[in-house]
Amino acid sequence: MHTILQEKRLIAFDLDGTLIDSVPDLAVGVQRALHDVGLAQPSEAQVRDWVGNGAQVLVERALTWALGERPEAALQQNGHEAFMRHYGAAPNALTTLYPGVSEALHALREAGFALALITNKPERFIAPILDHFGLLALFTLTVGGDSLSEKKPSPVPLIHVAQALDIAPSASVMVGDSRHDIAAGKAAGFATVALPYGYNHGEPIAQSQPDLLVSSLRDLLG
Ligand SMILES: O=C(O)COP(=O)(O)O
Ligand SMILES: [Mg+2]
Repeated sequence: MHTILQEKRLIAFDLDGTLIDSVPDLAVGVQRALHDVGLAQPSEAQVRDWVGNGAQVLVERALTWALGERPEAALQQNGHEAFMRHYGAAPNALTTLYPGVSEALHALREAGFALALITNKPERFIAPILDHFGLLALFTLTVGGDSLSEKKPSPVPLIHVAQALDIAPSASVMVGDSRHDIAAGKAAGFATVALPYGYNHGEPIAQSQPDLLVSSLRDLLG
């Protein structure tokens, strides 16, 4: 095992951009939602830079791009409902696991770590996606962006998970692809591990100064 895991008991993983490359399906959901409300549709590359703060903010960023100004509440609500319907209908059509993810999760679970999933994605999508990839049973606890009063970069979901599993933050690690994961991890008192291949609003994740930057989850196995 990598030395950062010494004395650790809990490893919390981000989902989008860390375990799964979900932007192709998220982009289709956003494009169909904007089509439904009669607006121009963004490219997949644009959607990639908007992912990270949950579904409401994703839809708001897309509507703001298409309108040239922030959407009114009714349009935001219609756009969000359309996105949830379209994305929910096919969350696994184009989504893939990143290399080494399944191998690393199984090995870490086997080694006795408690594994948790802490995503800003709405809760209802978590189980269908993890189940599709055969990973659901590996996680002791999963938390979505709408599960609690606050989402990442707030430390609230991380502290919630550590408390629920009765594991100290100092014995916990947050693994993610975006500045929101690293900020939440630092604020919660977790060690932080970053992956460079995901979605970080077009910025290098090294700027967030994680404790460790690895190129694949396999690197955690040492
Ligand atoms: O849904 C998002 O905006 C990002 O989800 P994540 O927290 O799993 O990266
Ligand atoms: Mg992410």
